[in-house]
Amino acid sequence: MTTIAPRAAAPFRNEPIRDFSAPADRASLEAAIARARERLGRRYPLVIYGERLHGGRTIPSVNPARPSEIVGDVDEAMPEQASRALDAAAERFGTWKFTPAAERAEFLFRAAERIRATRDDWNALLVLEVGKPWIEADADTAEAIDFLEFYAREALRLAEPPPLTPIAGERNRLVYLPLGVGVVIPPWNFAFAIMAGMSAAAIVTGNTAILKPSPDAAVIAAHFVDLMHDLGLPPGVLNFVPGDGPTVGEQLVTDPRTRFIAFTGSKGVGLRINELAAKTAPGQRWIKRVIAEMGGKDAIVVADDADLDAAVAGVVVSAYGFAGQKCSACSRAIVDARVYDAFLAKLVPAVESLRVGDPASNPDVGPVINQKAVDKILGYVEIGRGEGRLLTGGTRISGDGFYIAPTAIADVDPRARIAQEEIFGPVLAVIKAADYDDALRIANDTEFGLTGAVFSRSEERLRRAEAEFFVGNLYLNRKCTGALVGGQPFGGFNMSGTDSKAGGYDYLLLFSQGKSISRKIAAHAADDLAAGMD
Ligand SMILES: NC(=O)c1ccc[n+]([C@@H]2O[C@H](COP(=O)([O-])OP(=O)(O)OC[C@H]3O[C@@H](n4cnc5c(N)ncnc54)[C@H](O)[C@@H]3O)[C@@H](O)[C@H]2O)c1
Ligand SMILES: N[C@@H](CCC=O)C(=O)O
Repeated sequence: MTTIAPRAAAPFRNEPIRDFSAPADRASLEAAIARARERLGRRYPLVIYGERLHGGRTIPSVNPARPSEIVGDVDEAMPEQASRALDAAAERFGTWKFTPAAERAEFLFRAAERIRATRDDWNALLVLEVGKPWIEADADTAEAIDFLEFYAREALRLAEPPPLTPIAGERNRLVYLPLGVGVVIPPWNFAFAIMAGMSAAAIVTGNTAILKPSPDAAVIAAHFVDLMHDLGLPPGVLNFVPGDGPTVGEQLVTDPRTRFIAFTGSKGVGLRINELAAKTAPGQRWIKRVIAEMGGKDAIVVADDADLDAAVAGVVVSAYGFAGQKCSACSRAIVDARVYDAFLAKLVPAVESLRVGDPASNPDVGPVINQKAVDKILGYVEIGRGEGRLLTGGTRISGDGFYIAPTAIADVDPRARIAQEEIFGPVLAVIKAADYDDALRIANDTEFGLTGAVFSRSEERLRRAEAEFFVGNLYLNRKCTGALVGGQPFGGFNMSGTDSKAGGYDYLLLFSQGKSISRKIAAHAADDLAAGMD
């Protein structure tokens, strides 16, 4: 195993996000996109115990802006390979669990450094593989760096036993141990940050992991796994096992060697994984732990005393940023009846001014991820036409890519399907509320509880939102997307998941188990201890 000298870490700071107004920043990303295009179509094998292996077939990952462009062909694991990956991870766990936390953290620090130095290349990959406009791509890369830097420091903190209540005649310590072999199942939408963040949290705490990427974002995951191995990560610590969810994913989830599952994705899949993981397989020696971050039906409440320009700007960026494909996206604007018409009058031109196009040329809104998403979103638009008044959008934009016009539907009943079900596309339901009480009631009337925002000039109303708006991430007088690691730990209530607070100070505990160690001490040592000489 590579020996790595640990470092003393400076306090955590968020990585700044670029705005690409500087010509030099624009030129360097354009050059990186051109470089990435030259490497399209490569094959990406599985990685098991550091060994690159071909699977049973390959799954193409395509550019959603130009579906004929294959970003990469990713090998799919065969069942025996997924099983071999579990063996590999279990074998490596035997030594990795004893590797000092400082050494494990060092891999994350070094990965962050390398990503920072090659940031344009990662951004370019996000533009091409998942269709992110530039600022969204850069925010995704910045968040990946933040997760690595933050969890590295958190692992160092967790390695220091916390203070305990003194007990006479005994010396007590609480130490945190890893759990074992984890399966990491990320979504495609934060293709870099969430994939790297969950993987990093799993391994820095001393677990070994199997990363099963989303088929829509597997190339960027393959590059991350390669980077970790280039840095000398021991074989078997992070294994790369791509494949479909219902086959490879379920095999990994149900296997008795799996100790925990770190999942981020839709409500339906999260519940399925939770159910499968709860069933004890023959030979299984533990209760599997499930960390599940799921969907949202996030609302922005616009009170009658709101700054309407700020509210419209907040709603538009939250609803249509990355084509609404964020779990945090605003999919309901709940507007007080007294300002409803004025709000709509400002909303419609703002939505219609959004430039939709190929992310390679940096529009405001890019494509949705695939044909299945197009069909699902347009299906909801059809339902919405019957449930409200189409204000703008509602169509597929002709052309090669998976483009849908930013869509707003007004006069939607709070219980309508488009006001209750996650659409995960550029579709906003606008709901009229009788007053502020009614608006908060409507906002909470969903099975989800992820993000929410309130625009109001009233201190009392903002305080009421703090107390009554039941979401994991609440924002006041700002957009409801873009949580920052460290400052805004992220995760939701109810059907939005287990509120695991990614990027927060409790997160690594989810990947660990506490062990209390008590030693009886001799009388003279106890006296020294009481005198503070331990
Ligand atoms: N709460 C959060 O922090 C958060 C963050 C990002 C995305 N999301 C949610 O993720 C969803 C979008 O991502 P998606 O389309 O990739 O979600 P998804 O649920 O379709 O897939 C997520 C992952 O699960 C895998 N999978 C699918 N079926 C599986 C099965 N039966 N067993 C095991 N694994 C399986 C997929 O291959 C993928 O890797 C949205 O619902 C969004 O709200 C939530
Ligand atoms: N953490 C991101 C959302 C992740 C889900 O897609 C945000 O805060 O906007």
